[in-house]
Amino acid sequence: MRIDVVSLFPDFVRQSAAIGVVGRAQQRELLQVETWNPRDFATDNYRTVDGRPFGGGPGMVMLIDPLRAALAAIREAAPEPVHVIYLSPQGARLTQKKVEALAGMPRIALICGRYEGVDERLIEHEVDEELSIGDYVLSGGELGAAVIIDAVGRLQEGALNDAQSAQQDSFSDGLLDCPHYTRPVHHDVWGGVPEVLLSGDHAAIRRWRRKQSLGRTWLRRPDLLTQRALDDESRALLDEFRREYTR
Ligand SMILES: Nc1nonc1C(=O)NCc1ccc(Cl)cc1
Repeated sequence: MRIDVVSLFPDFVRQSAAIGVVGRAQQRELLQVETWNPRDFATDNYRTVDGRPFGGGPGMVMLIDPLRAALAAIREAAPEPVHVIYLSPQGARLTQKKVEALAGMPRIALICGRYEGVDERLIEHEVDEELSIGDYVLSGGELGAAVIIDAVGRLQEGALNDAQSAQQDSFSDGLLDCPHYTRPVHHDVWGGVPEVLLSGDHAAIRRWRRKQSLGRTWLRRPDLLTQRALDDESRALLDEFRREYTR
């Protein structure tokens, strides 16, 4: 999969995509991340990328043409069609379901805005969808781009090792993850570890972990439970958790 990013801070995007799982996915050529700086597509001597807002008001707005020229160069750089995404708080909330859809595309382009915004005509005519990583205001779209690159990059076939894909599965089945423990068995300040994890009874351990995921989701994110049907075994485990919890 190829991801092209339009940003005034290409180093930030490139460096964040060069580490860890995503960096390794790039080395394995499972993923290609390219960055494009709109300033390189500005045609005036001052390499202008922003303009005063019509209607007045504080701040600046990103100009259409440098962004449009960068997108044209992106389309030209490879034959596959490009799905163009603009990162902003005005976008639809990013979910794992959306990440999985993006991860199956051959190419996406991520436009990172700065200043007060981007000329709406660029969004209207060049952007396929606007996405937000959350209801808070950042200084630019780059952190949103880094989030999408990471979430999409780790889903590329061969990017994750067994442990990482197990962790991915526990989240992407729509439930919160269960608690995890490691040595010491008994911590002198914070006590012991749930007995079942020391029992070697792998069926019981699996059951306990599933019950904890269901219980935690019910306690912390009940909204996630309404979005998915539970099979009979999960329903029974959650009922057990709830009975024990309210005791
Ligand atoms: N929340 C978010 N999810 O994705 N992006 C954001 C965000 O706050 N961007 C800030 C931003 C976006 C565009 C421009 Cl022009 C300026 C600043």
